[in-house]
Amino acid sequence: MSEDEHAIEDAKRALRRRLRTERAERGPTWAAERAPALAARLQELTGSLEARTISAYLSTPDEPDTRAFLTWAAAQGIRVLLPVIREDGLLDWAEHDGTETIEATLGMPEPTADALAPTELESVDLMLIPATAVGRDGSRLGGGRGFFDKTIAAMAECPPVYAVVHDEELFDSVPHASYDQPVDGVVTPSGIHLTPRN
Ligand SMILES: Nc1nc2c(c(=O)[nH]1)N(C=O)[C@@H](CNc1ccc(C(=O)N[C@@H](CCC(=O)O)C(=O)O)cc1)CN2
Ligand SMILES: Nc1ncnc2c1ncn2[C@@H]1O[C@H](COP(=O)(O)OP(=O)(O)OP(=O)(O)O)[C@@H](O)[C@H]1O
Repeated sequence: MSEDEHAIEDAKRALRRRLRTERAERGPTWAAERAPALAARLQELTGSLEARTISAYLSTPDEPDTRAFLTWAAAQGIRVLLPVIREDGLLDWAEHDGTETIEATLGMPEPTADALAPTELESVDLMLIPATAVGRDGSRLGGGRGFFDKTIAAMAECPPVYAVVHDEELFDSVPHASYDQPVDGVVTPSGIHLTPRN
């Protein structure tokens, strides 16, 4: 890693730490209060893209809430794929069937359904991904393990990718390196924000 890359990684770590603390301090009630507005935005986006198969994730209590949206998607017959952490640091994908368990090493909620063939992810019409912070320029700061950067970089064909964050986590730009994958848009409770990639 070059000196510049080290500086970027340091800046990312500092911002990630600050925003994680802020999420923990706001707590789950704060996130739950914003859940209906966020679900409405996610429904609007899914509808506008006429997406029938999507990928999303099961939110933790202090992340922007995806549960209300997932309930709506199931009722609409929209197929949802959810990430399952693999031992090798990559992600598998399993169908959202209402089941969930807490993953042992990183404590993330995950479905219990069997993993699908990795190529199934390429069939989605929209990817909704978690983030710690996002820039209006499309830059994204994730959880710090590169799960989504690696997943997106490995896809032969990539559908529109939207990061989901709290309004307080949307900036002009966030520290990013050459291997960070930019997003097409950002969904917050207040709206759908398109980035210059569109
Ligand atoms: N709800 C949800 N599910 C998800 C994600 C997510 O962000 N949210 N992920 C999105 O990627 C994956 C799990 N990602 C994770 C990324 C980092 C850590 C973690 O424990 N990080 C270290 C700090 C790492 C660092 O800053 O260098 C830590 O908190 O101690 C846990 C899970 C897959 N599932
Ligand atoms: N496209 C990639 N291919 C291989 N390794 C990668 C890729 N992107 C990131 N990594 C590795 O993953 C590590 C974490 O990356 P980074 O800090 O960008 O994660 P993040 O964007 O916060 O996390 P995530 O993508 O899981 O939400 C980096 O040290 C990097 O070496």
